[in-house]
Amino acid sequence: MSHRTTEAPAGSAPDAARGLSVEQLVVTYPAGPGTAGARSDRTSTSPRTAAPRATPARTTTAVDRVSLEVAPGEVVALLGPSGCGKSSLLRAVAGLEPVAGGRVLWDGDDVAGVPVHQRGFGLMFQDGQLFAHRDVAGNVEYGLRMQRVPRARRQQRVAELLEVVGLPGSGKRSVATMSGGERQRVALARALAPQPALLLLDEPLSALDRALRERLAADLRAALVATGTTALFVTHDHDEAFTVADRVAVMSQGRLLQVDAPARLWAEPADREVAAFLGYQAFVPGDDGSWTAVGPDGLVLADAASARFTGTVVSTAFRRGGAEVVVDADLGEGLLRCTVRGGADAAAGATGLTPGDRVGVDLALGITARLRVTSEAGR
Ligand SMILES: Nc1ncnc2c1ncn2[C@@H]1O[C@H](COP(=O)(O)OP(=O)(O)OP(=O)(O)O)[C@@H](O)[C@H]1O
Repeated sequence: MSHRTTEAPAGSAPDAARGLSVEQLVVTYPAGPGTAGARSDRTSTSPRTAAPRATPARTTTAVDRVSLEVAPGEVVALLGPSGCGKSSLLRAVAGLEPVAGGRVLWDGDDVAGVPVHQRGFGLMFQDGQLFAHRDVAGNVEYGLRMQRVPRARRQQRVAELLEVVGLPGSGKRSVATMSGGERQRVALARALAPQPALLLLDEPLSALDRALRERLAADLRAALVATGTTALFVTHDHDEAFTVADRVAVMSQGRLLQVDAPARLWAEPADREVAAFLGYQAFVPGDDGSWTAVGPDGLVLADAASARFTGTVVSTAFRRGGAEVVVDADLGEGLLRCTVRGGADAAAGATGLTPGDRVGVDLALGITARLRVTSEAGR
């Protein structure tokens, strides 16, 4: 796991503290109806509670001692299942949620006392929250108007940003007539216009359909890189995180499990929880106590007589340009339902298999990962 250290060692480059540093951050909520499934603890005080409470209160710990750095110009994705605390962490960085413990630093300075609008951070949400009565240019230049940027400069900046987000020349369009994807492009241009020190994006693409999301994720990455924007991006979609971010921080139940570049995260998930969340479908135990994590395309049909494993066919389908066979097989930890790609010559529907058939299953090299953790703790 390549967590960056949050404290600059003595004598290190002056740049070491630049960008965002989140240190041991804790965010809690009073537990109440609707927090089922969250981690609840009985505590009588929190570090920022001035007066001790007379009776112990139940609290939900949404973010649990998370440390994370985002370097200038870097895009980091916070990735995790619903309710793991991603938005709470983002909102605490923005100043929209009180911090119950730990610190948020920008360029080395604690931002605790700095109000939301003075942090210099930009925000973009799932619903771009555009001004319906303004045209595209009116929306994009909004932050610049607030900063009293002269008109000519505003117009120039709006034109530049509409180019960056793939809507050149559309300044006069009414946002009311735009598609969801176009609206999010406008929202992105608006968020980028004032050149925020840090852009915080909370599931900005999740309201869009899958194909559009994939296209926009690539465009979002391009826009952030083109503008050199430092960004923290929340998503529950690993493909989206991998497309948009330089590094991906995987969260579960308020904790940070692993922070790594996408390729490294995929090749070396720190443990089974991370691997399972990334989409690895099975874990094959090795002789030395480690596991091989099997990716979504990590199993292939093979000759039952010579294959490493055997299984029973449950169903077959034609998906993603080839035959896909659902098989019940024991890969070393008991019977497991897994998806197996047809072999090289198993064209669509040509596997000739029917439910109940016995088949051989082998690992497909290159789409498996060796889990580094070799103890029970890695499970
Ligand atoms: N205002 C609130 N009051 C009480 N509990 C809250 C509040 N906001 C969030 N929580 C709880 O804190 C935990 C983390 O929520 P959070 O919204 O940060 O997760 P998330 O990973 O962003 O989820 P999602 O992807 O569904 O938005 C959840 O258990 C949630 O129920």
